Amino acid sequence: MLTFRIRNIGIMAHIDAGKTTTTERMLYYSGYTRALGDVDDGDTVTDYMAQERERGITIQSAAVTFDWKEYRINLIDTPGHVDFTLEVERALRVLDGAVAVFDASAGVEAQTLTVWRQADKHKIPCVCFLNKMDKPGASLSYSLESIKTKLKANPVLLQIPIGSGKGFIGLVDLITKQRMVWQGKSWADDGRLFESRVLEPTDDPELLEEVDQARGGLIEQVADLDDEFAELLLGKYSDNFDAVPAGKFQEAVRRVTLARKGVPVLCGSSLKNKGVQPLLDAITAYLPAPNERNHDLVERMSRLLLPFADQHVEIPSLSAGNIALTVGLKQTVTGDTIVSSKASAAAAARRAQKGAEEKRGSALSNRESSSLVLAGVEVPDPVFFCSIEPPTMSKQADLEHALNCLQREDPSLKVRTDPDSGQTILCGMGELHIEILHDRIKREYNIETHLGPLQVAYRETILQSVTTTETLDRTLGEKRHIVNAELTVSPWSESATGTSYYIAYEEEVEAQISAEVREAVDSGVQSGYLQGPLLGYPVQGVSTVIRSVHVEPGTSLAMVSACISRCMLKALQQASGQVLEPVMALEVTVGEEYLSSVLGDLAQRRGCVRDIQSRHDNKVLLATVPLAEMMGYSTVLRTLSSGTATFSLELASYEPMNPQAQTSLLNKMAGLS
Ligand SMILES: Nc1nc2c(ncn2[C@@H]2O[C@H](COP(=O)(O)OP(=O)(O)OP(=O)(O)O)[C@@H](O)[C@H]2O)c(=O)[nH]1
Repeated sequence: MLTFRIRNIGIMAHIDAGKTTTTERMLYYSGYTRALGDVDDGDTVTDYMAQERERGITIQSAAVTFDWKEYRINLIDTPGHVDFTLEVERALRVLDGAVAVFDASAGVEAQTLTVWRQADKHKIPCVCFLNKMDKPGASLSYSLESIKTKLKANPVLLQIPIGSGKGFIGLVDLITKQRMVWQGKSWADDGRLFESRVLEPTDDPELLEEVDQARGGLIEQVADLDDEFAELLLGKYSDNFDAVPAGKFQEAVRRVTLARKGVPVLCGSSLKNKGVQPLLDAITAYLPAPNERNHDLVERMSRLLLPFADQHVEIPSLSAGNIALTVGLKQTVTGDTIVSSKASAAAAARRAQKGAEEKRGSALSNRESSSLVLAGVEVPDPVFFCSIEPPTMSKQADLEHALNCLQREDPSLKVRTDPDSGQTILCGMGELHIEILHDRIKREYNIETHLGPLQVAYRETILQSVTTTETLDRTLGEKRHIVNAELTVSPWSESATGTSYYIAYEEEVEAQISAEVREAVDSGVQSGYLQGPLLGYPVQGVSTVIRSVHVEPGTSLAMVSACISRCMLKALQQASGQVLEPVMALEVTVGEEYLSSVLGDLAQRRGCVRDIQSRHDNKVLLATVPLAEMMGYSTVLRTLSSGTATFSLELASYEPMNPQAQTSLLNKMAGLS
């Protein structure tokens, strides 16, 4: 397969926008599947993990490969649930382009914003698909507006729908003026065959007028964004813009898309089998081939497999720009980049560095240049944790093995041992994340585990400056270790630096101590930050100034660290501790009739309503709520709204708890209430 005929494409969306349904239709029309999968029946190809089938959601990014016309499309389905943003990030970094699927009756929803930002970060050209055009509330203009205002993107509308709501039957392509109509007369009609012909003067005059206007607008918009197209119009076609050849028009839209000056917008209804084939055409026409993006690393592996959801086909070789799987890697974890040799990696880094320096006009630092080749995956901090226990101690080793394997696959899962109880602790992104891990340990590793209660990952900070001293004088065997230290801890505004804490030395101390002692002091301060004085949660928003350090000859560096961390603990204990709690941004979409009960419930959860917007018949409630109050929210919301409301939750910030809530938390933790 020639590289320029390959498309490595991600498909991303808000939960329930219809990503899986759209992917299934693509597979069907390309001839890879012989029956239409249905998410509601739990038999789709991409949602292959058992839990996904049961819960009707997408967790792991499944890759599927299929051919469309003369193109090979490698498609990665990314999950929409907010607990799994790491999966999305992992998928996005190997992609050359993406399709964002929207529910045309809802426009841009919260989770799409997060994924869109990630795509932006990786500079991935996108195409938007306004799905669910068959819904009565579907609105093209509303969706376009929300792409502009919420995503801050420039929508380039390439089609207009024929009919609306239940009467939606097809599309007119504004570039070619092709009129495509899917009859969809019966349930058995799979949409494979549809009528496609150029618009004629005898067609509905209203439609003709609408197409003329929209096409004129599109020509002007593209000319504004692409100089080459503007020159073409002003030269050869200045008398009649409308006569510009479709091929030239398409090339211009492609340049605009690749330069990310605009996003092509298409519409359809995957469920009703309308508009998916033109979407596939748009993927091949407007999104980049691998050689047009910057991933030109060559791979050689012992066993290569072509993914087709949960089935894999072994292949002998792979050319650059394709996506495949390899098995048996022992050291590699998610987020690593594998290259054929160190030399090629170095050459790629040099090329990337040179390019970046030319662009910037100055040299890059070592740190900047080492991060150039492939952007790493950003792992968000886990907000929930709980203990996990095997059924019997004899299974502990098996459980550790299972957790090791799961962690390599999913860096957003963190596992640690509680220093006091010796228990194994799972830290994850959300209730559902932890529940699914629990399930996978049972199904894939055959271990029935017991989970402790789910707990919120709090943080701690201080409200006052305190200076303390500490002396460590200990004899171990023949050796006497003596350290004296003085330091000051103070509240620190982290927003200025982007780091959560700060260490400084007084000038005299800096001049006096050796590099090794300094390292030992730093590590003592850092270990002091790991466990706050109130509840033992990590400390943030604190600066430490080292005022003096005296180390007697013969004292080991470990003793220096120990003395400093004891001094830190003492200082933090005296500095008026404050618990910080994770506060989430919540978006609830709910029918007006249920709004008051949802609001009433939120008030009891210490929620703070920021805005209530109208979206067709629904209200969209934007609020911030402490994570601790959100346990089991999905069940409660379902009950309050008779199953009609949807919500999304994203970490907004860590905020100080009010004194009353903090006291009751401290009492609860101490077992007093
Ligand atoms: N009316 C209408 N419903 C649709 C359309 N496409 C999908 N749906 C329905 O919307 C729901 C969600 O579809 P999915 O394809 O599972 O959505 P998804 O975005 O993959 O969801 P996650 O996997 O959970 O992220 C299902 O009940 C579909 O039947 C459409 O074009 N029109």
